[in-house]
Amino acid sequence: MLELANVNGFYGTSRALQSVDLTVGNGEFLSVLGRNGVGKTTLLRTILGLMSRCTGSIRLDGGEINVLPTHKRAKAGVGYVPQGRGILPNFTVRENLTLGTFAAERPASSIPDHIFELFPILKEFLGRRGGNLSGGQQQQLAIARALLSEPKILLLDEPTEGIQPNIVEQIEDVLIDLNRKNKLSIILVEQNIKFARRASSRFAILNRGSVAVSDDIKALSDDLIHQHLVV
Ligand SMILES: Nc1ncnc2c1ncn2[C@@H]1O[C@H](COP(=O)(O)OP(=O)(O)OP(=O)(O)O)[C@@H](O)[C@H]1O
Repeated sequence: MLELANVNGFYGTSRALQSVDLTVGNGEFLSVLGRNGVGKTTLLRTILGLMSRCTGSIRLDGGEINVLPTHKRAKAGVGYVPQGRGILPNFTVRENLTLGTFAAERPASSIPDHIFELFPILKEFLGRRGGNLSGGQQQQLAIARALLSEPKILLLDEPTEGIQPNIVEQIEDVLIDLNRKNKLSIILVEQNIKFARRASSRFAILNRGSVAVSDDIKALSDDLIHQHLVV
């Protein structure tokens, strides 16, 4: 379980995340929604310890991680798929995947087969440079790399943004399966409400760095969407 209590995140002296309380239970799928610039990416960066300063408590399975540097939060079980994917373009697919294993508490000596069962294209392209993959293939690589860190909770920042529709569906299905079959906890930052509704058990809407609404996904009404999400 991931628990945030009274969390504030700062860029220099500017507070971009304000008094956030959020809980993601084991096996839960939380979608974080909100207009541009409300602090969704900042929330994920704060959980990972990538902000210049962060106050409050962030506990993973009861242990305080807000005192840890980012690489130790990864080893504690926080996986991350950043906006823009963060693939190393000159590294091969195999090398990008191997980097993911280094973030695990007990690094695997080879890439396990279940990764290629989820994303068969990566097996085919193991020797290809990351920069030569399509956007959708890079996103699959970014998710696979994060899974190799053996996360207890996976944070994803707009994984379907700018990707061709047939691959979007594949990525959505993999994430839903990882959550429902493998019981992986997920926090998804998403503009795609249809996907958020299909995949999530809960949602949180951010507004100006604070949680405006947090509820069961069934309570995500058209009124709430108009109030907080439609530009
Ligand atoms: N590196 C930074 N330095 C200073 N301020 C920043 C930085 N990155 C983001 N901000 C500010 O923090 C606030 C929250 O930004 P954030 O990127 O978290 O929003 P977001 O909800 O993820 O937006 P989007 O949907 O556009 O990705 C914004 O006011 C933004 O201008």
